[in-house]
Amino acid sequence: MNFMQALRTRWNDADTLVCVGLDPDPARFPAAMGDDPDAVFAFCRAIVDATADLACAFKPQIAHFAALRAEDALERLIAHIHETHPGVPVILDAKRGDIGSTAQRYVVEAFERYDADAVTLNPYLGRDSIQPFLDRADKGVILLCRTSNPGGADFQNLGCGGRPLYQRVAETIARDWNAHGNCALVTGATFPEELGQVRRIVGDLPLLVPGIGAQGGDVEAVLREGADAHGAGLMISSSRAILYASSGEDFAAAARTATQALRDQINTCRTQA
Ligand SMILES: O=c1ccn([C@@H]2O[C@H](COP(=O)(O)O)[C@@H](O)[C@H]2O)c(=O)[nH]1
Repeated sequence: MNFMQALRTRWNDADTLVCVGLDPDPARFPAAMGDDPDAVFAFCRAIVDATADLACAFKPQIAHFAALRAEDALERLIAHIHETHPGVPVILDAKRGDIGSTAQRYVVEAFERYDADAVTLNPYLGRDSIQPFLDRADKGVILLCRTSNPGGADFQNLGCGGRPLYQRVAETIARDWNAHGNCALVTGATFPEELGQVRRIVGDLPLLVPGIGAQGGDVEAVLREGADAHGAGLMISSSRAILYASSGEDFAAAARTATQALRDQINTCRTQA
């Protein structure tokens, strides 16, 4: 099953649009894990095992592992997800983008080294920087469009041929880059009006939506503006609000409760839409 098929299966069969973000920060781990030399893996595995049935995808952020010299933990974590929770796709949040020869190596990094099902990419270097990823019809190619951070508007909202640049990005990717049907876009929950603009441009293209939880995005506005014609089409991502729902030894149970609450809130909004 390719990434898009796996994602749609999770949306339909597990009835969830929640993407669980994996951004390990040892300073926020429970004190009891302090002595564990493999704490990054142990913490993330516990979160994964507690939330897998509630997730449409997992999204490990590569910098949170690399900064800790924990790339090996990330490899083992993704292998654990595939083995223990088959069918839940893994999005490697790496935001890569470079000239073609280097892009080829990033393809190997994402899909061979880490065995991810999809990867986030920065489209700013243009089509040739993304082509090696687009050629992998089995994998998801998730491109930054309108990011969730306050400074996202600095360039993304600049006028470009009479429209904001992020709308040009959405239009070009949906129209010209998606020949294999493997593209999706990153559009932040913190700017719901722009999210709605993107949805109107791209039809049913899937959207990865960070910014719920710690960044304060509004779930109801995300569903109103971002849902596709089938009331789905979204990977609504939350990391810190799930991972650090408790700083105690009950962290995994608390993460499950937070994920379930988010899924239920989303599904309530879907039925009201
Ligand atoms: O526009 C973007 C693109 C990516 N992210 C990433 O998502 C998570 C958000 O974490 P929270 O704790 O849920 O705020 C993080 O890994 C970012 O690198 C984003 O926030 N915005």
